[in-house]
Amino acid sequence: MRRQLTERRIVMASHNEGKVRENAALLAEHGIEVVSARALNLPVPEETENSFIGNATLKALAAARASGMVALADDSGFSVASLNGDPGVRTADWAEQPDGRRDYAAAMARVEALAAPHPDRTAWFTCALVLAWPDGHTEGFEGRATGQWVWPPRGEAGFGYDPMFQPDGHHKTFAEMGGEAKHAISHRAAAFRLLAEGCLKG
Ligand SMILES: O=P(O)(O)OP(=O)(O)OP(=O)(O)OC[C@H]1O[C@@H](n2cnc3c(O)ncnc32)[C@H](O)[C@@H]1O
Ligand SMILES: [Mg+2]
Repeated sequence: MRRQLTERRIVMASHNEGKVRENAALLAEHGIEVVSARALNLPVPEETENSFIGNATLKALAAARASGMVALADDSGFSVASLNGDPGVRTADWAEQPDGRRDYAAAMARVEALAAPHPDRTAWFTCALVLAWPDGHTEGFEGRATGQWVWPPRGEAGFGYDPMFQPDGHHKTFAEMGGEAKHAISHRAAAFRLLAEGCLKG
């Protein structure tokens, strides 16, 4: 039995504005409001696990313990089949510059340079969502969106690696589709659907 989420206000344990925006929209459909980790000045935990669920669990527990509220964390990433799933759990690290800022144009170019020699263009996004309660209980869910990596990057909407990902059955990249359309088929929406089935039934 999954623990049910009865709170109507939870912490979003993420410092990525794109992820906070997308998860807040999904939660709003269920009447749940979010407070961001940034608004509460919560620290950014080090992501030491090598799975999406592991890192999402660590981030959700840190936020729940620090805030005393239920927290939702999102650990996600972009994977390329010909690179054995890289960058995967290290997707954010590939964008990190020596000065600590993130450069997604450079990160996407690095993926393209490594993957270009391989004919297989299969790629996917993964999203792990973990709810954590202040008493240490957690519930985790994982979703995927599969497609192809494309080059050059296309589109302005979304965030991160969206301009180089074209989901199966579509001619637009996530960054060309924009919020609503990405929402209908994204890895985050897939994970959220499982979360809603598991923990938002009550
Ligand atoms: O850990 P938090 O604070 O939540 O924020 P983060 O940006 O560091 O998030 P992750 O550690 O989960 O790293 C996820 C990486 O994958 C990218 N990413 C995740 N979901 C994405 C999506 O829907 N579209 C494009 N890129 C995405 C994102 O930009 C990051 O570079
Ligand atoms: Mg992170």
